[in-house]
Amino acid sequence: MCVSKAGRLVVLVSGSGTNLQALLDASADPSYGARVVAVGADRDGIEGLVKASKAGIPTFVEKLGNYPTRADWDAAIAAKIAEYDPSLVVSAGFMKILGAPTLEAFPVLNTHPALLPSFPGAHGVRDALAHGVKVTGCTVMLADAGVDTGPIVAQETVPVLPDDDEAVLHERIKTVERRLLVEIVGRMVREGWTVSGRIVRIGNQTGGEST
Ligand SMILES: Nc1nc2c(c(=O)[nH]1)N[C@@H](CN(C=O)c1ccc(C(=O)N[C@@H](CCC(=O)O)C(=O)O)cc1)CN2
Ligand SMILES: NCC(=O)N[C@@H]1O[C@H](COP(=O)([O-])[O-])[C@@H](O)[C@H]1O
Repeated sequence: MCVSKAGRLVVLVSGSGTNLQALLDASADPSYGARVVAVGADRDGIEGLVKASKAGIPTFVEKLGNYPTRADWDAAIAAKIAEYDPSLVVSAGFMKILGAPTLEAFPVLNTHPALLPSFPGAHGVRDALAHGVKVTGCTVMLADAGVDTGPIVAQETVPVLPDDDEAVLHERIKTVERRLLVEIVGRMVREGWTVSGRIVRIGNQTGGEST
């Protein structure tokens, strides 16, 4: 199946890869308009890489510790992503902050398990639970140089229940998150998007365009 550059996704993972699997499942339908052309990680031995391999998707691992500086890793992962010529990079549980070489070369869509700007960072679910919120959720946003500070594309709320622990709450969030990410990625690839300041609009465009 020939997919235009517009439909080429590189997905970055660091864990179980259930968001990745949702994208793989969705892209099996040609009408989705996108396919995963590669899966990258910052560590070995994770289920996300197993999921990719089982689907016959090329994988790569770029470990920070293999490089003398963070800047060297930033350059290396950007170069590896570029080998697959994506139109969109999707960070789905990827636990490293991407540097300028990647951000300047590709649009990067990130999914976060909290309602940004609340509870950014590597532990959004834990931090929201500890704060005692009654409603949390998930956020799909375009990554910028900050930590979860980029323009928000979509959000959806998830209730916090009295006996929730981090794992239970995170699984409830992930159920919503997987559906939202699949919807947003498909719409952005098929319809394009614009970014004006902090406002992202999907549709009426032929590709990712900033104004
Ligand atoms: N340039 C950006 N890169 C990434 C973003 C982003 O907003 N801008 N989001 C992250 C995903 N993420 C939250 O959604 C997130 C992941 C990891 C961290 C973090 O503190 N990472 C540490 C290392 C942690 C570890 O190795 O376990 C680090 O990068 O030094 C914060 C937020 C994806 N990339
Ligand atoms: N701050 C980054 C972060 O917490 N990301 C979160 O990691 C999980 C990965 O699940 P998955 O590997 O099963 O898709 C997802 O819930 C994602 O939002």
